Amino acid sequence: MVTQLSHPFSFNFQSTVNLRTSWVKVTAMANHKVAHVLSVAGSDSGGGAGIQADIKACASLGVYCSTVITAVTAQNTLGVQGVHGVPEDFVYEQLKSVLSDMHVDVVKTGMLPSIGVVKLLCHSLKEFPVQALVVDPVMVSTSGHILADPSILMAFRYLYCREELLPMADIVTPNLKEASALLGGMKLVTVADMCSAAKSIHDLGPRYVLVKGGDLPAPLDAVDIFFDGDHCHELRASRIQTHNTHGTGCTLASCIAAELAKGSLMLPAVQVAKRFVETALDYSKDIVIGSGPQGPFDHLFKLKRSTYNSSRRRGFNPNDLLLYAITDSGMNKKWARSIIDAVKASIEGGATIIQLREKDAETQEFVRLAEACLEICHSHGVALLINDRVDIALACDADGVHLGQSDMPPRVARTLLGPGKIIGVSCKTPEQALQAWADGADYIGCGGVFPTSTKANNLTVGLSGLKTVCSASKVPVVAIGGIGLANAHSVMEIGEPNLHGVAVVSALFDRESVSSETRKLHSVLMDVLSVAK
Ligand SMILES: Nc1ncnc2c1ncn2[C@@H]1O[C@H](COP(=O)(O)OP(=O)(O)OP(=O)(O)O)[C@@H](O)[C@H]1O
Ligand SMILES: Cc1ncc(CO)c(N)n1
Ligand SMILES: [Mg+2]
Repeated sequence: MVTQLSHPFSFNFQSTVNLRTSWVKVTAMANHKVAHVLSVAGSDSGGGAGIQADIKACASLGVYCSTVITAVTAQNTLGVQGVHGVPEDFVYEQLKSVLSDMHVDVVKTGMLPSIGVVKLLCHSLKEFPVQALVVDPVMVSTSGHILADPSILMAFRYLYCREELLPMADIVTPNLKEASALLGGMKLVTVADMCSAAKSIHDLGPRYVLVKGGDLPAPLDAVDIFFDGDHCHELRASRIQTHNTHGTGCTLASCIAAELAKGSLMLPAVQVAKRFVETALDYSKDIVIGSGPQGPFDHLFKLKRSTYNSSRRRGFNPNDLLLYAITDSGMNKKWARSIIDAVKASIEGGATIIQLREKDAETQEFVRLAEACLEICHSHGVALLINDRVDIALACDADGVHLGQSDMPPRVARTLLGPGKIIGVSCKTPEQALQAWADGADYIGCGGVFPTSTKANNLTVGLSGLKTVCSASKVPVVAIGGIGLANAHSVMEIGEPNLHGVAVVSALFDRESVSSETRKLHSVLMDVLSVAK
């Protein structure tokens, strides 16, 4: 209860403090910090959303998850049959137990069933500040069930959420109905409406806003709008055709929290989270749990990766070409980092697809490297392509290959790899682009656009050559060659809808900090995309 706020901690709590003293010694010796998210949310008896989703999502991303349970719901794939709020003073008891003892990096909130709980949470966060607060303003589930006391819908708008919780939040993640409720019933139908809603919600105080478009009409992509205070970014994922979408919102918010706890910046955290949801939905699109209209999905698909093979791989998404990172062992050696660390850092910075380009590696070493990189890429839902070597791609079950004009013909590679793998081909002319399409390529790389040190004596095509190839190509194009922070916008602004991104080597890997260079380039690309809209 609220009155307990001014009381000293309870007896139980005192004994925890004593226990803690001896633990400090133990942990000081071990000194191994664990990224930690505290989920303050409701329990879903069906196991697909709420606390259960949060634990699975965090665990999947390698982050520890503690829990404060605010309500117990009786729900299944048919809907919500009942909600039983945990007494407020016991919610507070749980908050104190966790926050006073454990080092929590990020708090993620889901179902907050009463104003009293919101107040206690805000009070606890002031007493025990954390690095970031992710607020999923759970009010109405995708299935349309109300998950908050009707009074809290008002409160969210006018009282604590507005005046306290939202201003404390680093990000708030409403779905369409919740965004509408936060704004007093504003109608949200189009992506443009989502953008203006995100801006209005930003005025309520959170640092970032993500309006989720899971409920947009079915033929549309799953588009979310991310507002950073200046720009609206459109985050797109292909819409997976499935009924198993129960708990997508809880999962998304938990993944954002988990990535923030690992030290990520906000936009890359949201992108990793979105990709995780998309990959999990794709993996689980045909599973059957329960008889109702909306089933849960499998968060732990990574544990079963061997069965998540090419036939179940999600289709090639041209948006993945946005920030295409190509490794170079020479450069990474120069900066004293392993290829694996380089790949990790580029994904952390926002790389959307990775190509392993190892011109000098022995085959055995290349297979090992590819397997290790694949593990990292897949744990972030990022595809990994192998340059030139179809045999390596087959050996490690990579997502595909990138072929030059003098490598294995794409048609042969397609026969060997099957329909589920990605094939990219380097092209300089419209004729080569059309041939690549006819041979079964998924995308082409066009360049060198500008001169580059990674390919001496490479004929450059310039922006005009790029334009010509883009307009002739029947498959998506990624530009390559001498592209970096200074010129990426001029490449992306050539006005060709078929151009989906830039492929870079030196701009990321011949730099001291791969993650921060990737982040900077990513933000340039996002800016271009938001202006282009
Ligand atoms: N069929 C789908 N395919 C791909 N992505 C999807 C699909 N459905 C939802 N998403 C994505 O899942 C994330 C969660 O969005 P959604 O709008 O479903 O949240 P929500 O309504 O809060 O979910 P919940 O049912 O957990 O409350 C968003 O990034 C959204 O774009
Ligand atoms: C407990 C709980 N929290 C959140 C949601 C939103 O999906 C749900 N259905 N159940
Ligand atoms: Mg939700």
